Amino acid sequence: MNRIQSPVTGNNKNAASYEQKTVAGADMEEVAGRKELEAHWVRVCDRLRKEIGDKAFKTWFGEVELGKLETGKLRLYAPTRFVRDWVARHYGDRVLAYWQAVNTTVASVEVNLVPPPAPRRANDIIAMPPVPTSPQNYQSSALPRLGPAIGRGSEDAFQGPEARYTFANFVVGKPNEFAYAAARNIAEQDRPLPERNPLYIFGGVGLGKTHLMHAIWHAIRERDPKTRVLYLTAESFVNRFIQALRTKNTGQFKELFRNVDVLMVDDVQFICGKEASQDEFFFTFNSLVEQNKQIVLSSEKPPSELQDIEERMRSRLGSGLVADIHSSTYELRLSILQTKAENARVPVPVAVLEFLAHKISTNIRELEGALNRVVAHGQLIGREITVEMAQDVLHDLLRQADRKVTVDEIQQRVAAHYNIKLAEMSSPRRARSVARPRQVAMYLAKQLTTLSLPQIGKRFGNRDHTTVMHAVRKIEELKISDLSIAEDVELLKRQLQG
Ligand SMILES: Nc1ncnc2c1ncn2[C@@H]1O[C@H](COP(=O)(O)OP(=O)(O)OP(=O)(O)O)[C@@H](O)[C@H]1O
Repeated sequence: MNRIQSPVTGNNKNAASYEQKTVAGADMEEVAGRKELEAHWVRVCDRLRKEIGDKAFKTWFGEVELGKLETGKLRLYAPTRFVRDWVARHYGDRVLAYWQAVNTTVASVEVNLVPPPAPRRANDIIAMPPVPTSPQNYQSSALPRLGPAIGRGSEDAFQGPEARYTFANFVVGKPNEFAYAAARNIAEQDRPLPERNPLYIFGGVGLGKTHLMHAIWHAIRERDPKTRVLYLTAESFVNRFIQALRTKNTGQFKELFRNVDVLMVDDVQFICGKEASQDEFFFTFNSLVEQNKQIVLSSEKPPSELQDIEERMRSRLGSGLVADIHSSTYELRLSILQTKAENARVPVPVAVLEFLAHKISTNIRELEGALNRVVAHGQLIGREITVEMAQDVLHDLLRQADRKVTVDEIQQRVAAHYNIKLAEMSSPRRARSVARPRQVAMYLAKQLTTLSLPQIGKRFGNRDHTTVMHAVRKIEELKISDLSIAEDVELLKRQLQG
């Protein structure tokens, strides 16, 4: 674990549960000591908040948790490496000084990363043979099984895929028709076609990638229940690989993954930047393709936009059929809502569905959640479902949906951050001191608004879309090579979205 001498603070109410357990089991004296420490923490936080302002405090300390004080060393826990490093670098001395002002026994402050949560396992492996206790075991488990707790105890338990994620329940419209057709084609063919292997589905958050993956799973198994289909998230792949390394079981790991008929990996972008796992994935991939086994992948980005990935891997990922799901249209959203309301057998007035389809355009998951909330209110409280009622029930969500970041806000915020004139955002000057902030602003405009590159270019002194594209690429590169740019971008993003 990486350690830093000095900084931080955070959110007292959430004081790390892993340590609270220790406190719960301790004697009264210890409990009193803990209470006192928490009170000190509150004072440190108050002072910090006053000193650096509410916004910065929330950004950097909002999720930092109080740990223990042992032999003069006070531990704090940061949620991410980035926050940990930022806090250490920018606030380290201050945090230590404030602590020492309220508690003279504190000699140093150490910030650690919150331990990662236990790997998710229960839901992400579907129809896969149990992790074998021996190679023979695996050979003998010819058929993948659905059902709870098979394999080595509950750790390897798996459940079936989401039953409702079928092709029949997938509403097809312009934004997803190609991905849908590609998915159906893969599910229906007897043998993988090299030009369609792998099938790589990509699209933004909550637009139906996982739904399509599960639908493929159902369709394949319906057609031939003997087919060994293995579905898992890339995160689970990485976790399993790390565990195999730890327990020196990589042989079993390889065998397991290379003996399936269809391998489906969700959210492959998770594998980016994880070199060893990437290598292993690459070898698994090659081995399956050589055996003419089908691979299906999903990701938030196309292969060309994945960061921190080896070129050989990138070209492998994009070597088959790449199908994207575009942002939803109003018509598709309305159609999805109508289907879901019908399936739920709840009469929802068309005006309400139209209202939701208009207002909630971010992703289908949110749209679905909104409809569920409205319907639940109608059913549980007996309120008539109307547009006013939906507005009332969903006021938090709607406020968020209305909160769109504008290019003006981005330009103002970035100019203030770099201490340059707002007019420089549109000026033709190319000096680094103004060009770089301008590029950061263009990058943020691309990230935080739905404007196209030409539209963004127009707002920055009528620049060409290729200039915006160059700016976006440049900042993406710098975010990797230059920590201070990465920090600036992260801070600005948080402030703008705050
Ligand atoms: N075209 C569609 N028809 C019906 N339901 C849909 C459609 N698209 C998405 N959904 C529903 O929206 C929800 C989110 O979809 P899903 O989990 O597949 O998104 P995702 O793209 O995998 O998101 P993430 O990037 O977060 O993994 C699911 O409940 C899914 O059933």
